[in-house]
Amino acid sequence: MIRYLTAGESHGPQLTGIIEGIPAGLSITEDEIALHLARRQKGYGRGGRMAFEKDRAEILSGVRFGKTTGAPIALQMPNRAFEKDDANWPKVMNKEGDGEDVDPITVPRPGHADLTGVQKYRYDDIRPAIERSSARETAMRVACSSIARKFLNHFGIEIGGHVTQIGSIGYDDPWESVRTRVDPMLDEGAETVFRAADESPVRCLDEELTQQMRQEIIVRRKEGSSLGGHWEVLVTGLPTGLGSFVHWDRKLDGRLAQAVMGTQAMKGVEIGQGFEAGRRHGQVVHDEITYENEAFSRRTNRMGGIEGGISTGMPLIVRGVMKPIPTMLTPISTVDINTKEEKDTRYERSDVCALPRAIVVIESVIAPVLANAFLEKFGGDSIEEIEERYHNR
Ligand SMILES: Cc1cc2nc3c(=O)[nH]c(=O)nc-3n(C[C@H](O)[C@H](O)[C@H](O)COP(=O)(O)O)c2cc1C
Ligand SMILES: C=C(O[C@@H]1CC(C(=O)O)=C[C@@H](OP(=O)(O)O)[C@H]1O)C(=O)O
Repeated sequence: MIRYLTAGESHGPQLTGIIEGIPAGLSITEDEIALHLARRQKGYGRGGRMAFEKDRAEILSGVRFGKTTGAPIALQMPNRAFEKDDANWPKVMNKEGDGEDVDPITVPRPGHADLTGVQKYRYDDIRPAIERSSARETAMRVACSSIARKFLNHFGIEIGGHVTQIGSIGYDDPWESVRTRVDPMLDEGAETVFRAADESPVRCLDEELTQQMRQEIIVRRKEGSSLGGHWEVLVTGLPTGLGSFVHWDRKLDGRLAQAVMGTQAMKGVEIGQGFEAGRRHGQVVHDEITYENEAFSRRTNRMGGIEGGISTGMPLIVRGVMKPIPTMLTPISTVDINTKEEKDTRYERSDVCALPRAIVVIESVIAPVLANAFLEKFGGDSIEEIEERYHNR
């Protein structure tokens, strides 16, 4: 079973990760991991920090001569902010001392983890809540997951995602016409571009944001506000039979939802037609079954590739919603945790809209879930052993 842990604060010296359970014999390089890290740093609406961080994870263990050994893989990645910024982070994040000479943050931002963090951990300074809840941590999640993703790629499974809505600006997208079949086209290494069966492009990342979406980000930035939106992630090449209906925690859809909802700022997730299915009636929701070329298939893919908690072999469609970024230049009302006085929120450097780069995080966090479901079905300790089982299935 693949599991991973991350450690590190947003403005501490580094992020650390350990991913365990990757079979032996998978080829992986730091450059391959760096491709996804670089994608996570792009994105229209990003804040100042992404311009100077140059995320690259160093592999410290578990890989020899470019191949995994089956041992835990340890990764580390420095935070450039630690050294670079004028905020004197080594002093603010010091492991020792009593913090007397560091001003506490006492004004919580609604929507962030500031107040809940203080209430839960009895902090008298919001700083530690900011540090660990920050989506900076997703850099290490992406690094660890890139290895699980490489494992999936080895078996022809591709993951790609795109923005479908920024704020109120969305695509007019009657998706059932375009998601029955999607073909991954590998473009420059790790970047997967999908094309739907009707040849319409499945837009990938910020290059593909419409002019109206960009305009919406410009307008909200000028207002000192922020934005979230809707996204869609597609996975092709999944075999049938991943996940199970026999117990709640084995259902593939439930496991995917946990991974998505465990990601900062995500407020909802759906598989396939999702919420829309509740507004329609059964005759126009369920996917008719066909049998062609000695294989079962579906005429449509409104269930998004999962029935009974098990993959159907159709493209997996996971969709979700990211809330607007909590930190905003124009203040809203809050309360000082010490004085209990009403205050305006404080501002610190922030993304205005992080959805294009959050999609890379979603693509990543679902990879270990799918890799685990794959290993449960075709498991083995080495790529060679799994290949034998997979090809004899
Ligand atoms: C890629 C990414 C970037 C983010 N950037 C910011 C940011 O710059 N400023 C901010 O206030 N929140 C940002 N967030 C959202 C906060 O991390 C998140 O709202 C906070 O941790 C509270 O957790 P919750 O939204 O899951 O309740 C970002 C989230 C993601 C996924
Ligand atoms: C650092 C990252 O994103 C950060 C996520 C984040 C938050 O509150 O979640 C707040 C900002 O941190 P800072 O104030 O240091 O710029 C973002 O830049 C990253 O994605 O690597």
